[in-house]
Amino acid sequence: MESSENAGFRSGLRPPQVRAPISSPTSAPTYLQEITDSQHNARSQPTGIPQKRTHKGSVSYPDQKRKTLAERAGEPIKSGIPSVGAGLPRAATNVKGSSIASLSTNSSTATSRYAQTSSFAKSVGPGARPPVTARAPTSMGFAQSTTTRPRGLTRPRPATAMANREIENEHVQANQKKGMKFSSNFQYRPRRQMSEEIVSQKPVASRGQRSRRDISGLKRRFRVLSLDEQLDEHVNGGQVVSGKHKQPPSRHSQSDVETENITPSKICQEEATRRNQLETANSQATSALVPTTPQRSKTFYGASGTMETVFKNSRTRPISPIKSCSPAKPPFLAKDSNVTNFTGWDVDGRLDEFESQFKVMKETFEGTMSDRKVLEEAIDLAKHRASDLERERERLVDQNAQLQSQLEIQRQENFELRQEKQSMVLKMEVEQRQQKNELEDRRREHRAEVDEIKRGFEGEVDRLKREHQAATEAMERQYRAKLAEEQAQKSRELQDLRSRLGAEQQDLNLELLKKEREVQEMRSQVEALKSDLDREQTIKATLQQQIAEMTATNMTLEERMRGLRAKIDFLESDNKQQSDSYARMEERLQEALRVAEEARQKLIKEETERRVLFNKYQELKGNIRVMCRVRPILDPSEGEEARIAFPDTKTSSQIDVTGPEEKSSLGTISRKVIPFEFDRVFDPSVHNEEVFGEISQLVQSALDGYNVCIFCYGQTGSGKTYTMSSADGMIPRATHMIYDTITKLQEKSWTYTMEGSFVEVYNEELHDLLTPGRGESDPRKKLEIRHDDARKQTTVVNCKTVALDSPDKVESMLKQAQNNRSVAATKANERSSRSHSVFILKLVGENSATNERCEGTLNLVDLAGSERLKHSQAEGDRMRETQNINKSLACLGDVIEALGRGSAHVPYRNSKLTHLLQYSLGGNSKTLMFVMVSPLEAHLKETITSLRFATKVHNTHIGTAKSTKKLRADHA
Ligand SMILES: Nc1ncnc2c1ncn2[C@@H]1O[C@H](COP(=O)(O)OP(=O)(O)OP(=O)(O)O)[C@@H](O)[C@H]1O
Repeated sequence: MESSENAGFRSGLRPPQVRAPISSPTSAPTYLQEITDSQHNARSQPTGIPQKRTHKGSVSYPDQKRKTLAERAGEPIKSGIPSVGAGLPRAATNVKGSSIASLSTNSSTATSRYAQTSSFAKSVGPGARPPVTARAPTSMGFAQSTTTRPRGLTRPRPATAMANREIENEHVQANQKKGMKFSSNFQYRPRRQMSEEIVSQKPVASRGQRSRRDISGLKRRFRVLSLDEQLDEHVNGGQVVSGKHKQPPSRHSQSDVETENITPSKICQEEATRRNQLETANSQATSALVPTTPQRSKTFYGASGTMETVFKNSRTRPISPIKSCSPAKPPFLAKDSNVTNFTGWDVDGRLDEFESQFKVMKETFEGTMSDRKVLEEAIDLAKHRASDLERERERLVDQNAQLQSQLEIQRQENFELRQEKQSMVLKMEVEQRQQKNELEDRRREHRAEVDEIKRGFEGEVDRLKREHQAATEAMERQYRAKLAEEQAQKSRELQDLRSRLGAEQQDLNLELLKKEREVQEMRSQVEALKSDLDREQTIKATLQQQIAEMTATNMTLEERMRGLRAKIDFLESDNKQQSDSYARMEERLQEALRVAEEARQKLIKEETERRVLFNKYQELKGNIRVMCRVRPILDPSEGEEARIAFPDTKTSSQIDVTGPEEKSSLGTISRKVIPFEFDRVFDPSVHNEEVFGEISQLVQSALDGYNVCIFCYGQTGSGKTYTMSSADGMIPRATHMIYDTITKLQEKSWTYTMEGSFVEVYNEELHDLLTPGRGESDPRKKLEIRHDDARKQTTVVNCKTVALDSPDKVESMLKQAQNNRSVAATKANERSSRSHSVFILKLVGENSATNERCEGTLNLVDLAGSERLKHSQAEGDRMRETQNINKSLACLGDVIEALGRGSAHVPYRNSKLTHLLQYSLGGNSKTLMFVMVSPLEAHLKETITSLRFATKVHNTHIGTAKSTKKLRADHA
């Protein structure tokens, strides 16, 4: 059918309607839309896929597996690099309008291509050329493309062939820079592009103008296009491209992959594209044939000769379009065509048309020739490139061979090394086995040696054991014998000891019995003495009564004597009667005087016996006695009262002090009651008078020739000074008592002299309180202690002694001493005495009737405060005072303890106080200690300390005191 339609054209040119019928204005929107869609489809490929060639002259390859150099080296050059023969058809294909992208697109893009083709076919039919990506900028197409395509995705088609070539060169160079390899660098400008260039140089006719020309120029256009088709043959090197043989011969020379990708639809598409381009050019050319353009007709006639030749040639071979690609054929102008508005045959117009066509053809031919030259140059370049690549391949083959040989050598070496390694491993295994065997042998040997040594040692151990056992047994026997011997000896000794101990025990028992008897005797003696004392006291009372009676009798006698004298006077007047009466009265008087003398003598004797008995009683009671006195609370502001009780109201010898709070292990707080027992306890209500009543016997002992020491011990402010030196204290009372006693004793022929001195021990130095500062101003007047061992008396050299012959003198002396006494303020007691004051009263009595003489000393000592150093918070001089006070008190305790132990050495000299009181403490002395107690809770600890010290003194037994009463030497 198609062949018959084309048979009328000798040139083989396809009728214009086959290419691309001029679209009617009504179909334009659809057409433009299809172009846009197809372009979108073509551009919808992934960006990763390299863009196929878009410019003519550059070659692209289908996507295929990239091959190594080695692989390529083994391939024929034509498979990777297009040969000259292969490149040309390919170029020809491109010339015909089919882009390499459409030809070489792999199967992955087949769908889009199919869609592109099919969509296009819907609008223009199969064989119609799809719109070119960079189409000439017609007003319509440009406007459409700018609205549907993104800018920059395509570059505008160059206006000239030269420009096109430059762009291609740039493109190739850019690809080479990116490492992309192109099989050829030849630059080829296809004829189609040139025709487009021509078209682009001409003013584009509007769609309306073309529609007017369609009918009048259909035949002429057909012929022009036939000529154009013939030109393709020149360009393609003589290869005929016709509708019947649409498959280009170059396809057979392409690689298998490319061949497979080229489908009839693609060919149709390419052909349609080519035709579309040519149709545009021809339409432009045809427009010149319109009779209204006389200028073009003139030009056409000028070239008619040449044109004719070409025209003839163009008719030699008719070209028929591919049947499947043919669009709907428009009706040809025939004699029976019923065409309205058809203009008649215009020869001039035709000549002009031919002329212009000829010009175009000429230009096209020239362009084609130049393209051919370029292609030939490209072929040459490709050949050179191929030869270069061949050489490169050969070099690579050689290199490959070298590498192969090196690889072989390496393999060989590797194999040898492996062999060597295996041999080494085998060798090592053998050595290891040998070493293991050797080690086993050594172990066996070592075990055998160890066993042998063990056996040897065991034998040796057995031997040593036996020897040791034998030696042990021998030693055991020896020691047993010795032990038996020693046991026998010890038993004998034990027996002796037992017998001796039995004897000693017997002796001791006897002695104990004897002592018990003695104690019994002593007790009975005490009882007897007590009874004697009672008896004596009774006798004394009786005697006193007798004396009173005798005094009364004496009075009576005196009365009678006065009566008798009166009688004598009366008798003198009556001589004889009076003389007799006087003589009787004188006898009675003498008798009365005799009885009175006898009574007096008896009284004196009884008094002497009483003293002896009293002193014996005192000695039995002990020479050191302790009495406790608790002072009252002076003011409620002094503080809380301590819990002090006096449970024994009968004997008044006990005091119970509730101690401070103690926390037990269970956390309970309790307070212990600490009981103390002394010779006498004075509660706060007791006055000095009652206290003195207890000590008056000791004062009497001093009068009897004993050394008596009464001292007050206790903390500061506990009442020592009050007890000892206050106005009604012990010192004044003692002196008053002594005076009274001395006066009374005068009746008994006793005359006493009394001397007093008052000294102070301050910081271990003696000071005379009656002459203060004398020793300090004159060292020669310093007080010194002298002891008279024979008299058992102590004298303080350079100390003022005051003869106390009247009670007033004692009082003045005490005042003076009190003023001179060192009193220093401390935080504990502002009036605290920081020294020990000692009032020394020497009593010397002589009995003119009995020629007896006694010398006694009464020491009344007011000790310094015994508060603790920490509590007093003393500093500097006060601290030194306190240290010396504590030292002297400690020495006093040591002396008493030594006396209690009966120690041969009593440390009197350790302090000035004890040194001064040497003969008043122990030995031939009687000692009374007052422990003074503060009633305040705040002073509780000091109270307990003082009471414990006093208890210690109380438990001390000092030997029997002896009176110094002796007969005077002149009467002895
Ligand atoms: N039994 C008492 N009855 C009334 N007042 C007392 C009694 N005992 C002490 N005082 C008063 O307590 C105060 C302190 O007594 P005192 O000065 O005798 O204490 P002290 O122990 O001698 O002190 P220091 O060691 O400082 O000499 C004095 O004011 C005294 O009058």
